[in-house]
Amino acid sequence: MIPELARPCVYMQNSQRVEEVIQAMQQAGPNTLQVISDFDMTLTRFSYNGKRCPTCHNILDNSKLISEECKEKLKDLLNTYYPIEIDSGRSVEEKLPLMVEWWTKAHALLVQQRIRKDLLALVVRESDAKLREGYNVFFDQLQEHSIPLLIFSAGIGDVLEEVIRQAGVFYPNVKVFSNYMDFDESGALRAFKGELIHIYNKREGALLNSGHFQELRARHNVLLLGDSLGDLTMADGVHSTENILKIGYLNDKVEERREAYLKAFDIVLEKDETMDIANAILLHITRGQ
Ligand SMILES: Nc1ccn([C@@H]2O[C@H](COP(=O)(O)O)[C@@H](O)[C@H]2O)c(=O)n1
Repeated sequence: MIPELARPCVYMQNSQRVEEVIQAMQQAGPNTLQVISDFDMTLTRFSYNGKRCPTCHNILDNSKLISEECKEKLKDLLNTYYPIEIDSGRSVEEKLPLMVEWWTKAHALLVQQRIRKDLLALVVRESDAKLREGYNVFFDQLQEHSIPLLIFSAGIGDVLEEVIRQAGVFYPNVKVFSNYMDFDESGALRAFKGELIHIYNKREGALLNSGHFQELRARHNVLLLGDSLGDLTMADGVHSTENILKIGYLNDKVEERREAYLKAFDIVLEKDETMDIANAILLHITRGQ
């Protein structure tokens, strides 16, 4: 039906269900659709020319805004906790307190550095962060058809916004739920605002932001994109979902995690650095409108 779904990077446990959901979404039309996407390693690339690309946190960690001593500490945290994040041998219950520990320690270190708001644009520009190939088609299609895009990220909202602003795709139909920085009157980071969002509490984050989903209550069809099993709960605030299609990017520890991803996501994309599959599905849904 959609030729891109036959690509070797695409895995589906139940391709017939995928076809049926896409068909139902096409029949209902773009006015009934909303898109909910994770950011780091979902809208952004996991690697480029064989080198890992940074997350929102890493953009700051690797920047000139951070002292050498603090960089070492942040690197130690990454080396300790990232392997836990992607460890398929541990349960979510076991990982959750450790993820809270990671985010909390990292944010405390970033606050100690008194990062300046007016330098964020510069460090994003100087970073190796890259949106996935075809990102412009993705954002443009959604904008053209007035389909709301919620970017739901456990990264850093101020950095994320700067990435999409610099890419020229921070359109009015894009809304962001994330961890935002709180700056003092001199423009130096003094804290993070509100409840912490980490990879395993997106359900709570969604329920806290019920106003957003209330505004979109006529949009019962959801296209969800993520790279972590924690991303599956991003749509938990949506009002009476009719059809949901979950696309999961499996970037790392592919063999170990394939089975769990296939059970959880309708479409699993292995080592795919593009937005081609989401773009093809969106084109199909919006075609003829
Ligand atoms: N100190 C930290 C904490 C988390 N990360 C990574 O950020 C990712 C979360 O962002 P999403 O947009 O994917 O929700 C998460 O996968 C962590 O690996 C980090 O780099 N540094």
